[in-house]
Amino acid sequence: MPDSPALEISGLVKRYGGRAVVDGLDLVARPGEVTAVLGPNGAGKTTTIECCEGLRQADEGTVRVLGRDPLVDAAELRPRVGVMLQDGGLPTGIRAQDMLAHVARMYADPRDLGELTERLGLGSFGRTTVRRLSGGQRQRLALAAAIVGRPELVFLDEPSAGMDPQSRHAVWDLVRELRDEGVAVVLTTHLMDEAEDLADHVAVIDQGRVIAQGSVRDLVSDGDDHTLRLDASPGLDLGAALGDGLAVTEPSPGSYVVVGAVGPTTVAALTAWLAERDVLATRLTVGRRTLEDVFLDLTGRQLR
Ligand SMILES: Nc1ncnc2c1ncn2[C@@H]1O[C@H](COP(=O)(O)OP(=O)(O)OP(=O)(O)O)[C@@H](O)[C@H]1O
Repeated sequence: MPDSPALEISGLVKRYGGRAVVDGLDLVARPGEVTAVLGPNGAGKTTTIECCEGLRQADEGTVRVLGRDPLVDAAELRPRVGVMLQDGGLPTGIRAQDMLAHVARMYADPRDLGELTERLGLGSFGRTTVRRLSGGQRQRLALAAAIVGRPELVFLDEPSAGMDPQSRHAVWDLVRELRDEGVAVVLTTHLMDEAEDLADHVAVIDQGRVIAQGSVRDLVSDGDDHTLRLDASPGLDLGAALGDGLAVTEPSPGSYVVVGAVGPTTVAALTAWLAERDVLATRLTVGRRTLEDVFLDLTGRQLR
């Protein structure tokens, strides 16, 4: 069935030493879609993905990868699922180009190596051993290895972490292309712009559970509310300048965020209030909430 999910997780629980780091997690990823899994450090993203890859055994719940059990049907799934691990997971004593050629030989219909090398700029370090590659080069090689076998489902754990902007854009283009070819792409990321740009479906995970999910549009739209950002001198009591229905915070000294029913009168009242006090606003913008705003609202601002 074309519409059946590529990945279906229900009620997943994984415990370490009696502590549930994944705690009743449900998630579905579909073919031809990019599903982004977001969450603070330690939220349980990698553990969840590792259960899907058959690298860890769930304590409770079910995981179905292309309709199969990733532990029981590991051999059948191997050629159909691509995996890019956070630490690369690559053998280190072999030259980059030889490693990729070796991986390609394991598949019936591998991608064209020349094209993949060109797309991900692997040529400049093809003769370097994996151990000597930079972090970003290693990431690109790991991505190439994950997709060279034309997988139906691919897991990318922080695919563009540590990459320069050029590489990041090359990776993003490739991810979009995979999606357009009908591949189900599941990626974890801490980059909100990456999720905003690429994801068809976003799941926010905290403390081992999905606490919000939907399209980026679903998650960021909160009626007609806008966010106003203002930079001026620190410590202003902006609440006094604004009416009810608006919440003001000062996340860093002199940078204010106003959320709620921000409208033309809000901007007028605020600038008049500042002018009366001879305070210059060095920046004032009004826009929709970003995915980062939503993420911080959902998961709080404390460090994990
Ligand atoms: N093998 C293990 N033994 C004990 N605890 C573990 C093990 N693996 C992971 N954990 C713990 O499980 C929790 C979830 O870790 P996980 O790597 O899944 O988080 P994450 O969401 O991927 O985080 P990050 O964004 O930092 O990559 C963390 O508190 C981690 O310390």
